[in-house]
Amino acid sequence: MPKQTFPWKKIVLATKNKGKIGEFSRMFAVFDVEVLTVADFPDMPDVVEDGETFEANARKKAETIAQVTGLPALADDSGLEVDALDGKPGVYSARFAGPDATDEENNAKLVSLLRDIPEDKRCARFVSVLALAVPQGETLLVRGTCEGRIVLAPKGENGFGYDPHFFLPEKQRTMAELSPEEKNRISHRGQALGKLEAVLKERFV
Ligand SMILES: O=c1nc[nH]c2c1ncn2[C@H]1C[C@H](O)[C@@H](COP(=O)(O)OP(=O)(O)OP(=O)(O)O)O1
Ligand SMILES: [Mg+2]
Repeated sequence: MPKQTFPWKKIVLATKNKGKIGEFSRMFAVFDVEVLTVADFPDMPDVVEDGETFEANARKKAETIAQVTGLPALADDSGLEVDALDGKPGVYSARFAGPDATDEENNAKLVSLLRDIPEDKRCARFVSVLALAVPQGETLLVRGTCEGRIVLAPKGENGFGYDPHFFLPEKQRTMAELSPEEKNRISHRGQALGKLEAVLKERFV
């Protein structure tokens, strides 16, 4: 199948998260664009995620990497919002259990806080904000969400992060039980990329 045209020849993924890189690589395979990551460049600066919103952090990550590489850069700032926890962990999702927390530690903290809350009160959503920064021009921001609820017992081996605890009522499976294609079709990140694609089409075709 011929690949869809893309406004640039190359794009850099401004993320160090292997799960995100895998998902984006699959999503970008339909486009005629070479996908690089920060690992392809020596001495990339570490970007401090000190924003109070997904938008601020995504913008900072994308603009820093676009500046340093001279290439269009796509960043994702994402996380989990749990209603019963007043939207936590939110922008702090990666650091929920501490500054260098692993996915396992974050998941253990999530489960411990929700243990006494009945399952029908554990509504949550994944949020992904994508920022596309181009060396000259304004940064594009889009947001995608995916609704579900948190289950205490982890299930599934796919995905990353909070996926084994994120249950999708329509699928009757956790996000970690979906194939990579299925996850991309419904996920917050997939939704956000769809919006970005629509904005790019409007601008460049
Ligand atoms: O699809 C997902 N499935 C499960 N968990 C997810 C997902 N998407 C984000 N998450 C969680 C993982 C991490 O705890 C936080 C993202 O934090 P976030 O700062 O955006 O990413 P990160 O530090 O891992 O990589 P980077 O900043 O280099 O892109 O939300
Ligand atoms: Mg991060």
